[in-house]
Amino acid sequence: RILPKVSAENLTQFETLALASPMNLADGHARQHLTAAQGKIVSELPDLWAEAVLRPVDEIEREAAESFFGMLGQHGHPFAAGRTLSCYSSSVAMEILARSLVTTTDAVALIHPTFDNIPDILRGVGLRLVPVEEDRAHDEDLPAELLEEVGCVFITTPNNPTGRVMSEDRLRRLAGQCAEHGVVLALDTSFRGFDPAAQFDHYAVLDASGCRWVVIEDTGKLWPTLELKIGWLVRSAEVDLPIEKIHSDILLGTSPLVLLLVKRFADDGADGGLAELQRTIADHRALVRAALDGVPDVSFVDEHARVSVERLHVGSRLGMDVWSAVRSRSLYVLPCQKFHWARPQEGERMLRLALSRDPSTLLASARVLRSALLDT
Ligand SMILES: N=C(N)NC[C@@H](O)CC(=O)C(=O)O
Repeated sequence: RILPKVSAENLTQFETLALASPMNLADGHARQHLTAAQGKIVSELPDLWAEAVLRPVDEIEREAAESFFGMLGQHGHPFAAGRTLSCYSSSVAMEILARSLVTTTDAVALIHPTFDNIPDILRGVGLRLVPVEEDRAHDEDLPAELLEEVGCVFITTPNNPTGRVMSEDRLRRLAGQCAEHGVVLALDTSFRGFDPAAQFDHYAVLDASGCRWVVIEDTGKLWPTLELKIGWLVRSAEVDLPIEKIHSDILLGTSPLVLLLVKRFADDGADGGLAELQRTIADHRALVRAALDGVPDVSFVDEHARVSVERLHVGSRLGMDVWSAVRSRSLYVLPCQKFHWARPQEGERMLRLALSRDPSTLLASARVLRSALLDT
């Protein structure tokens, strides 16, 4: 098939190209089939609607937060203190954080690589970015001169696309450094539900350090709820950022129906659904790896990843050549250059595959990918 030349400026525009395809392994959104328990919740939507009409929205919002954070092992959270705000998506939360940060600093130290809408949103409000290599962020203290130069350290954990999780001890040490320098520590934990290693009480560690902190949580990556989701914007008591004011500039509140849906899916998650999802993603990861077994000059970069995406190194091939070859057969994957937002060439021989898809799509997609890799 002869297709028009692609001019995607960011990863999300690559993902948009894939939306109409039956073999869309591009975006990290949940597109697998509903489980039986989730299907039952969906069949009760008219009752959820009636409940959402009847009950006070702040009550529903609190219950949704309790259920979602409880499912993640985040039993302490500052909803009652008014420091847990719900947003239409985690990217809306990100925009609010960015607008808040630029009132107090002109530079942010940001993990590299990571999903490009994070640097794009931060740069979009005029912030200067200093890349912090993922290995550096995980393995050693940040240099004091860096912490003197920026007003915020921003870490995605588990990281996207690598799946690397910041451990409790490492988070404690980093938060201690941020406290020492009066620097905001911001976390994007959107992929947290997939990895038990990311389900310790982050807020307790952050509070104990005394640092100023903000965390962005996302319900949208876990469940196939047709983009009905909540981004949570959580902050420390003395964060000294106009988050509440800017949140109110952007929205009055999120839908009580969506909050009820999140509460019900999270209750099912806590009742075995999250463990089931983790097993499903592990099965999907094994399925894709097995389907590409024996293909020369490829490797799976992140051996221990538990998140719902998988990075494939395509050896001496260029990722975009493979991307075009499979696209001509209606399969979409995600080229990795733009995750490397400071040095794109580092990602030019890697592709990211989405795993939150039903097994038949994954199998058909892996076969097309295998055949294209054998031809290139
Ligand atoms: N606001 C944006 N650009 N949303 C896309 C983002 O959710 C996709 C993503 O995070 C992933 O594919 O890993």
